[in-house]
Amino acid sequence: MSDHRDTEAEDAAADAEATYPEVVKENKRLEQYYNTLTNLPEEEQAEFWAALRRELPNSFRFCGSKGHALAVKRLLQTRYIPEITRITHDGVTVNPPTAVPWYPDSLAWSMTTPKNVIRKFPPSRAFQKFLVSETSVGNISRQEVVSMIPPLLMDVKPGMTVLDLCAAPGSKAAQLLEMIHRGEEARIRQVIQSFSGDEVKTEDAQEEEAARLEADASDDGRATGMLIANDADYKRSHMLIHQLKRLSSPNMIVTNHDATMYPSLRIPNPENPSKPNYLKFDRILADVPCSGDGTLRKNVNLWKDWTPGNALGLHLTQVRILVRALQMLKPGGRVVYSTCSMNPVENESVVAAAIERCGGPEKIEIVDCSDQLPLLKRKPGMRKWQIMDKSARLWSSWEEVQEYVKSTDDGVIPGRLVESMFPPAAGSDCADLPLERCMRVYAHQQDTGGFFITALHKKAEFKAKPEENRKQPVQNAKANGKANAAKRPLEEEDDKEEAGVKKLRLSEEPPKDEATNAEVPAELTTEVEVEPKPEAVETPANDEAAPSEPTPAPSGPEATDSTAATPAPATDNNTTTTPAQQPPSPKRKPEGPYEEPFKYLPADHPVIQNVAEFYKISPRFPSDRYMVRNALGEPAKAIYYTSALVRDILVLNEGRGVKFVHGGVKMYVKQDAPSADVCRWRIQSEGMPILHGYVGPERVVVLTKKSTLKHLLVEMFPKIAGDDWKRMDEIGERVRDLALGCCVLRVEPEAGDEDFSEHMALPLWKSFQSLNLMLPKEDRSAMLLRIYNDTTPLINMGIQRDNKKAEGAEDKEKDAEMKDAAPPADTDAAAAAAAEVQGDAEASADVEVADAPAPEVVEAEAAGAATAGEEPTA
Ligand SMILES: C[S@@+](CC[C@H](N)C(=O)[O-])C[C@H]1O[C@@H](n2cnc3c(N)ncnc32)[C@H](O)[C@@H]1O
Repeated sequence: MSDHRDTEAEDAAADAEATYPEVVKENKRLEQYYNTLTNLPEEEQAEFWAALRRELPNSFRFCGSKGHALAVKRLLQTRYIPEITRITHDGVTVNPPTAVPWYPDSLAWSMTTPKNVIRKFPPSRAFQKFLVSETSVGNISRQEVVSMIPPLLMDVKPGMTVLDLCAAPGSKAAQLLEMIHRGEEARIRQVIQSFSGDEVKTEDAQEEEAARLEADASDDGRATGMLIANDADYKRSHMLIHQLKRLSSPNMIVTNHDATMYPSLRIPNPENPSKPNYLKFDRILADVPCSGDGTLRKNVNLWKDWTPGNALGLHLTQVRILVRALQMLKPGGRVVYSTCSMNPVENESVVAAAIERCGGPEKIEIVDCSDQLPLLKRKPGMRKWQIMDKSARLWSSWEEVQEYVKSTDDGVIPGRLVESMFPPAAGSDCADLPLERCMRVYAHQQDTGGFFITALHKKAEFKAKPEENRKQPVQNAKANGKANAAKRPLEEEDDKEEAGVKKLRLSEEPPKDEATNAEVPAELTTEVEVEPKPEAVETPANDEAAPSEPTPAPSGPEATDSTAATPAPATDNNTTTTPAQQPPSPKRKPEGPYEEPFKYLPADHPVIQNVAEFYKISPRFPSDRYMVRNALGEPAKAIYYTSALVRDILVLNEGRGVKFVHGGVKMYVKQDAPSADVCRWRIQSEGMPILHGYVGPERVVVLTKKSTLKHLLVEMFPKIAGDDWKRMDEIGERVRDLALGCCVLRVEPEAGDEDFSEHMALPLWKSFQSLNLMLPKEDRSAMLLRIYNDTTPLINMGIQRDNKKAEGAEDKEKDAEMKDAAPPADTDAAAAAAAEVQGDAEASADVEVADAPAPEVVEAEAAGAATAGEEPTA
């Protein structure tokens, strides 16, 4: 799109914005609540409210492997910032983006430049283009600054197993996945050099610990850790896939479960293969659904929608999620609990209640993180707080509530209050919990949103106590004897829920946590253990609206009140801000389509052998981790690759009702070939980083010159027939002599140009007539901008010759891009057009085998992509 059109579109959007009435940023109860309740000194309160009323700065993070992220960041610093700082607007110099001081390696940035300034000046428009382009290819993640904190406190190391329980849309999960892969490229390089007899270069190893082979050595340097990213909402779990797929990780699984009942997962037991072990995690993130009042700066509707009931309705679910997280953790492991709320009822009280249920400070310790991220300004957690009920009355203790109930006639506990919302009682196990170790980040401290983060260390296994809240209805004298008179609405729902759980159990024996064989509270029973089919597992929904007052019948213990049932829009796919996300109702039927099973191929499968032979893949590359997604278990369109642990989990838990929705990196895609000698399986670009080091020299083309790469990027089908190969510069002879089919284009830049210094491996297809770098169009354009600062349109000879066909191809491309599950859209769609006009038989065949996913997958992926696409702009 041209500069002009960009600007026009943005102007139109700005005009549209201008017609909406401004939300009045005032809410008396909210202000009363936080002025009375938080530990903010009085002299900071004015600053705090002023910050909440200001627009939130835009922020973003460079992502992917560290080397790559640093390379992209360098462009911001050397190409864009110097230009932006030259701009003056109304006589004042424009502020360029600045690095977030506490984020490691300065990979996170924030900027306050107003939109109208960005639109007005070419240097900032160019920067905007760069941001959009790099975001589209996954090198930049727009993420709220405070949302980046929780993963940094998890202390994730390569080799660890990590669970993100409430992960969608996935910005934190992406950070966690990067941590699991940290140093991997350098480690693999060392291993490959060592077995090829080359001298092992040590500069990576000196650079950081994770790059040393010892950091994760057991699989020839490949990452052995794993991330499971989960979300209870089916559609949002697909947003997760969209976000995480860009990292091309074979070490990641996406699941779709209610975190309060997350199933125990089987893993192999080498000592006794017939008796499986159960997976316990090294690290778990519980970034739970919350009222989101820390996001007032972004979700301005919260100013009018905030009520104290929003938070009260979420407290029990938050406790249950945290208890389940602590159960699934290894002793010695760490759970990070976080919310984008400032309300103690969702924060300190949840932490204290969960610790209490998990055996107290003997078993669970609050980690002192005061020496972590020293440049991050924060306030300590609170040890004392009051609770505001739905009618805005403030309560200091549970005793006070009980007294009130006893002394009034109606016997009804003031709206939604339960004991665990209050600070731990004096004399209880948890009375002296060092809750000040929790972290509170307020908006005015560093011009951010508000956030709460706590790291918990599991000292030893425990048997979780049942939920006290449901067992102790407070009754006044009159109500005594009438069993349900003083029941909170929530309890009634709990009972219903419990009944539902019981129905699913095979026997009346107390439920056990399979991993520890310990009894677990009813609400933590892993229903899937008794469910024969994935479809039968009740899938949570997050959109169930609770009936409005005065009928106090929320849809479940998690339900928020009627106002919270209209959550402020979840407009940021990169933040945790999903205010009042409604947790699932167990009554709901499963959402979403049937998921194709994951079937692993035997290492001696003819297709695997054919691929290994054609690409001369080293026997050091594992051949027992290839998988397809269809019930027959035969390669049809695509072959995926996973790590060994992901394979073991997908295989051992098949048929147990675990809702796996994604796993594996697409490694090969089926392709019609011009002759029997040519392998029908081309390497997919996302599998390239994993595989290329093991491909034999017969199928590798090495490129060192910047100009040659530009030629391949700009021209989509450069001709090589006849004497045309000579136009391909340094690689001309090599490609002339190369046998037809797919190969690895290994880019090893010659020294001396910082913009062209990154090593890459890309799939290149050689046909009779032409070459084709098999990359999606947006990747080509992003590379052209990044390496050459060039925005020239791509050249497609076929399309130039036949505009009509090209238009059709463009439409197909757009469709394919939306689907995301399809192979490089550009390659196949444009190849179709080109092939038709060029008579390029094998390229046209390429289209015939276009990997159209099953319709339901397409829809779901498209939904994910579309939803994610609506989300934040810089
Ligand atoms: C605050 S958002 C998470 C943001 C995410 N961690 C990120 O950084 O992008 C909370 C998420 O929890 C999900 N959720 C709500 N109730 C849940 C439950 N009981 N179990 C699992 N996920 C739940 C919501 O669908 C929502 O996506």
